[in-house]
Amino acid sequence: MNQHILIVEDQFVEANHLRIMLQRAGYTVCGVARSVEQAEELLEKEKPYLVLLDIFLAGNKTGIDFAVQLREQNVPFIYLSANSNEEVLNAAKATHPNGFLVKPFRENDLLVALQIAQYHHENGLESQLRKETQLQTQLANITTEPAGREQKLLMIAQVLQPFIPFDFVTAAVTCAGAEGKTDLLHLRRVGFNEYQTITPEGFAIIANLKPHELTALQARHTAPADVAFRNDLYPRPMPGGPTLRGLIADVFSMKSVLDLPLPAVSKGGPVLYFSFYSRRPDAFAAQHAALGRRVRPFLLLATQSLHWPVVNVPTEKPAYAPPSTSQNAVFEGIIGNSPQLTEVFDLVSQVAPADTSVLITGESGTGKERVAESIHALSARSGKPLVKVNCAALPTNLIESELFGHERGAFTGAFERRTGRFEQASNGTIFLDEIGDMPLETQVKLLRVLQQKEIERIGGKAPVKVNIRIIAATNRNLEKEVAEGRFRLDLYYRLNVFPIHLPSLAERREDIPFLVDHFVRVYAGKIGRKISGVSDKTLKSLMAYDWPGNIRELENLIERSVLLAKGHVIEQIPLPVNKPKELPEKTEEVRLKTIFENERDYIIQVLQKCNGRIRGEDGAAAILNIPPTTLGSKMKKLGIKRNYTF
Ligand SMILES: Nc1ncnc2c1ncn2[C@@H]1O[C@H](COP(=O)(O)OP(=O)(O)OP(=O)(O)O)[C@@H](O)[C@H]1O
Repeated sequence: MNQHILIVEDQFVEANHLRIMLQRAGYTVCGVARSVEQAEELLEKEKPYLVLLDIFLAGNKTGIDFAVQLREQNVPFIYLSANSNEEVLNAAKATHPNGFLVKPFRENDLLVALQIAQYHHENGLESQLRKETQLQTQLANITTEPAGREQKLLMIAQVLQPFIPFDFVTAAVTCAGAEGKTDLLHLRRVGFNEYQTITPEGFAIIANLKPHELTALQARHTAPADVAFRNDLYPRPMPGGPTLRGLIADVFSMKSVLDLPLPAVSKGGPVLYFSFYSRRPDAFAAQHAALGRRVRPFLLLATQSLHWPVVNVPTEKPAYAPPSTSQNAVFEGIIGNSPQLTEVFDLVSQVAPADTSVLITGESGTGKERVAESIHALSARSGKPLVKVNCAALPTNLIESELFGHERGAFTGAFERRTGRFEQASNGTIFLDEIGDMPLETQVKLLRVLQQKEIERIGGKAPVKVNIRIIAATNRNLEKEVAEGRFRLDLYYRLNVFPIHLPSLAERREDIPFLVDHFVRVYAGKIGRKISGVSDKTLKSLMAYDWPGNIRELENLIERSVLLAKGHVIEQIPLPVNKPKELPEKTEEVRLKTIFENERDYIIQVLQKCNGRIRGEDGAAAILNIPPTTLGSKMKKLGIKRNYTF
């Protein structure tokens, strides 16, 4: 295996020390770069297997700038850094490093970080390649589907979703032959695998545009020149009026965008492109752009049979069979459509068909078991058993016989031969809940199952081959357990091939109203009562509560309240005393700001920055790039007073 490592570190002593440690452990150091420029040269020349990357370097560019290139080229890297401020750390995190070592670190920390990075990179790469091949096939298959334009776009969106995390997509075609005219269609993600199609006319109604404003907006719109992403979208007034992009950001609260233009089929012919938007500010990174570039030929194939009015080809009559809803059905009982939860759905649908081990983390009651069930249900093993084991509930002296089984007479009291849970799960999935509570001795045996795919019954003469997929879950911090010697490092990184973290309920409060509705319906239905929901006041208090027990706690409270309810509406749910959180004034999901409010807020913000100055070089009008008189009339229209106190 190529073990060439590139060190990017501007401190000579530290770089030298690193080189010695690496060589001692059998690695080859293929170069030491002090700046990003040197690192770029060495990357090109030496093709390192892995890069150890300091953040602050000689020269203008930082390690974070270089990381973007590494990600694009799929070269794993580990940051080496002294304690940095939060902003730097967040920027570093957004490049998805394969490890992070805080200086000073011990030799052993370095070697372990290298092993983990290597292991994950190889496994990640392999499964990524497998998934990408699958994506390419799915895109190519869409070409021959007997479906209309909208339906094909929907299919394309569905197959791309696990790879490009978007909440809104615009598909457009511009045609030079039609005087630069653009035709477009938007899809808005409203749930897992659920999309709302928005026509330009529909968009105009939502954005409160008059027909001539919509025409002007589309005429101004140009196709992006290249694949690119931006993570800082915010509505800003433009001199020539709002842009399509600005309006989408404004009306639908989108914070980042990835543009993916497809190559023109013929010179001067129509250009089709996609703009993917996300509600998250840091949704897109170099690897999404790189993936976009790689799948462009397949996307082109998939979109070739789309007919757009602008290219003067009559639209096909849709003869469309809806796509399979099996994924939707699997996620049916998992309520919520917050970005955090839809991201979990995406991860589940990505990993389910592969046979990789999955580690689900999250606080108690966040739905880890539900997610494990979904993975199994969406996998090729769905017809086979899903065996659940709660490792915390098994007595230490029985855990091995429970998991691996025993032969008759293996120990006192073993009157019968017993088939262990692993064998029961043969050809299916085993769900090891609370894996963090597994005793160290059992962990060794589990490692053997993972490595050799075989178990040994207690008292057995020979190992037994098993074909199982392992899904593990824990509410513990496994990294901490490893550091404190309670969890084996080798087992940790074998299990942590595909981690899925479930957000706590407090992190996704916007899902609370949907969950409340769902549980009221379920429990009222069970006892045959007609209860329509909870009062506004009660819902407000539920949204402000901290939910230490997450969804399980919410479910139990609703069940009890349904039983105790006097009328058709639950007026009161007694919440355990914990300090209620200040509810944000309004969450994005509950109410979207209007363009009017956004423009007003933005102007006030700029005025505050300029201490109320309108004219002059540092005045608000210059920053907003509009004449002071226009700003004056805008302020009047938006009700912003000149003597606004800043
Ligand atoms: N998104 C959801 N929508 C509806 N019900 C949910 C959702 N997530 C979890 N639940 C319900 O909440 C309860 C707790 O879920 P689950 O047992 O999967 O949590 P867990 O994280 O495995 O908990 P623990 O760590 O305590 O084992 C279950 O009744 C489950 O059906």
